[in-house]
Order: sequence, then structure tokens, then C-alpha cells
Amino acid sequence: MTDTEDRTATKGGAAGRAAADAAPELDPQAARAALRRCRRIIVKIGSKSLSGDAWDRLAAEVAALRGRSGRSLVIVSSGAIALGVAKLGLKSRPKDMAWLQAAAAAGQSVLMQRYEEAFGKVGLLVAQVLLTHADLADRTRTNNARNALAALLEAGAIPIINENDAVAVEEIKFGDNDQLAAMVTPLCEADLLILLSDVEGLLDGDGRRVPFVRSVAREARHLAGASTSGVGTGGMASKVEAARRATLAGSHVVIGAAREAGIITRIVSGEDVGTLFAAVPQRLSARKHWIAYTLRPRGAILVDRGAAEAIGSKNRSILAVGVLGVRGTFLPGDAVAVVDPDGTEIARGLARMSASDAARTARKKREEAGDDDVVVHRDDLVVLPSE
Ligand SMILES: Nc1ncnc2c1ncn2[C@@H]1O[C@H](COP(=O)(O)OP(=O)(O)O)[C@@H](O)[C@H]1O
Ligand SMILES: N[C@@H](CCC(=O)OP(=O)(O)O)C(=O)O
Repeated sequence: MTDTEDRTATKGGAAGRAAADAAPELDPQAARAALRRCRRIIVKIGSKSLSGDAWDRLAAEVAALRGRSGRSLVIVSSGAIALGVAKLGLKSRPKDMAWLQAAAAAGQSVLMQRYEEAFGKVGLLVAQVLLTHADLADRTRTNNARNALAALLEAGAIPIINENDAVAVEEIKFGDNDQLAAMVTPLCEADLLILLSDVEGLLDGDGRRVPFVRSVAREARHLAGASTSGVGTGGMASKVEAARRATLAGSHVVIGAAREAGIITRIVSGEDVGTLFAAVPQRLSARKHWIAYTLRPRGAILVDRGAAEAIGSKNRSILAVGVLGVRGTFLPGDAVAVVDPDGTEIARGLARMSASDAARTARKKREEAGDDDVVVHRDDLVVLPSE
């Protein structure tokens, strides 16, 4: 990612601007109306929803929406493992990693075949993009993926993204495709992410749809619980977290039911369906979003109250004098968590020095005053929202 991209991104895309104009993050009607103006749409569809005529219905909707007023669509599709389990004649989803990977490899080609057939019938080209978390944690590979996706959209093709499960073991996995979709959102500069599942949205304790979420912490997280279903891997908790992260990238997010007729069209028309999370008006640049929500911290920097305040409210760098200690073994350029004296993670950033250098310099600074050393520069630092 270049500095230019960083600066451009902070100005906000269609969703960011719409959000700032009408404050849809506070007003459900304005937020629904803003969906009509969305132009780059990511549709994530879960394993549970991919059976029967699901591909044909998806193809019909994408064909109807695409190209109209400059709209483009990207699909993040699960389903490889479920299809592979059936193809290999396994009784249930395997637990063993190599067998899961085998199922994904066997199923991914069937998955793409389904997309080829269904989208081909309505005259659309599809293209397979397989990613691992290690790809998106690498700046060069991230840029390559961004350029390839942009070229595919320019060529009029529909990218179908999935995790490259055959090579992804635990430490380089996204976790699930909801998180993959949230990470791809800033990469595609999407202004709307639609998470399609087997439920009509986030449901409350009485099983009623929650139409609009203002605050994930107050209104959504407790409802989603720590659910993980048998077929998919994410559950509602993962969708809610993915929604939170994508809204911070300036995208609106709707969780909706894949089985509902014309669901994508209805969402994009501003109808009151599914659960809407409105884009935050002050969105993070793609680079800062990448630092905070794609990279995984290699360690932590424990800061004193003065430093916590300086980075929180004054947009300052973290200087060695405010560092109380470090955890982990990070190197310069690695992602680190920034933790305040209460043990709360308040920020994430890229370290300017290794863990051992940071610990040594901080010790020295506490003993003798002098010019200060930057441990995390403010350009590489993202203060996390309090919720
Ligand atoms: N509060 C909630 N509202 C709606 N669904 C919930 C809630 N809590 C847990 N869930 C579960 O989340 C599931 C959807 O997530 P998941 O299994 O990952 O689906 P997918 O394969 O579509 O990604 C639903 O089938 C439901 O059982
Ligand atoms: N990459 C996996 C998807 C795993 C996953 O996140 O599934 P889901 O929760 O159904 O979206 C597959 O293709 O089976």
C-alpha cells in the first residue's frame, strides 16, 4: 500500500461520503437510503446456503444488478469443504486438518463448476481467487491481489473469492470466510458488504430480526454469543465481528437470508430486510485498517498512562519513555498490540524496533532523560474504537 492510497482512502468512498452527509449511522431510514447509492458490493455466501438452485438465484441477481449505474460485484464464497465432503463420500466434516484440506481441494473445483454453469447461463464470466491470511498479511501480495481484483472487475468478470484451504493451516487461516470478507472489503474499496446466511439477520432473544445495529457492543454482541455451527465455521458472532470491522473500513454491512427471493436486490433498493450495520463516517484508510484488522500482533507494548493519553487523544507516536515493558518477540515492521496499565488493548501499530531493542531503550530512558526514540510511529498506529 502506498502513502497516496492511504491519504486517498481516508477521504472516504461513496459510503463514507453518504454517511457523513446524512449521518445514517444514527438514522435507520437514512442508512437504508444510502444503500441505494452503493456501487462496489461484496456478497459473502455461507456453506449452509449453497445448495439446490442457490447458484442460479445468485447469478440472476448479480446479472440484474451488475453494470447498472456503474455497480460491480464481488463474491466471497464458502462451500468447498461441504461439497468436498459429499464428493469424497465422507460421512461428516472431518476434524483432521489434512482431511479438511483434501475435502476443500476436492470441493473447490465443484464449487467453481457450479458458478461457471450458473453465471455462464446469464452471460457472466467468473474468476477464481484463492487467498490465505499469509497473503493478505504481506504488503506485496496484498497489492497484487488488489490489482488482480481491479483488473478482473474492469474486464467485466465476477471474482469468486475463497480461502485457499488446501495450504492454510491454523496460523495462516482467516478463521472463516466472514473475516475474509471483512478483510477484502477495504481491498476492493467496497461500500456495501452483504453477508448471506440461513437466517434472516441477527435475531434477538425472542427470535425477532434486529433491523438496525448502531453499536455492536451494546446491541449485537450479546445476541450473537459464541456460536459456531456444524456446517459453516463462523456462526453469528463471526458475522457481527466481520460487520463491525467492515463498517470501520467505510462500508455498510447487511446480514440477510440467502433463501429470500431477490434478497440482494431488495437490500440494494433500501428495503427493510436483514440486519443493517451502517458505515462509520470517519473510516480508516485501507492501510490503517490493514494494520488493525488484518495483521496479527506478534507481541505487545505496555505503555504508561501518559503515553496512553498521548496516543489516544493527541495522535502522538509511542516514545520509549512511555513504555513500561514489552511482550513477545517482534521485529521492526511487525504488528504489535498497545496495552494500557489496566491491561486494555488500546491500539495496534507497526513496531519501529525489535522487542529486545524496545525493552532495552525503554529501560535506559527511564534511568536517564534525553532525546526520545520512537517505538511505534503515529503514521503506523491505529487507536482502536472503545467498543
Ligand atoms: N442471535 C442470532 N441470530 C441469528 N443467528 C444466530 C444467532 N446466534 C447464533 N446464530 C446461528 O448462526 C448461524 C449462521 O452462521 P453460520 O453457521 O456461520 O452460517 P453460514 O454458513 O451462512 O456462514 C445460524 O444458522 C444460527 O444458528
Ligand atoms: N473455505 C471454507 C469456508 C469456511 C467458512 O467460513 O464457512 P461459512 O461459515 O459457511 O462461511 C469452504 O469453502 O468450505
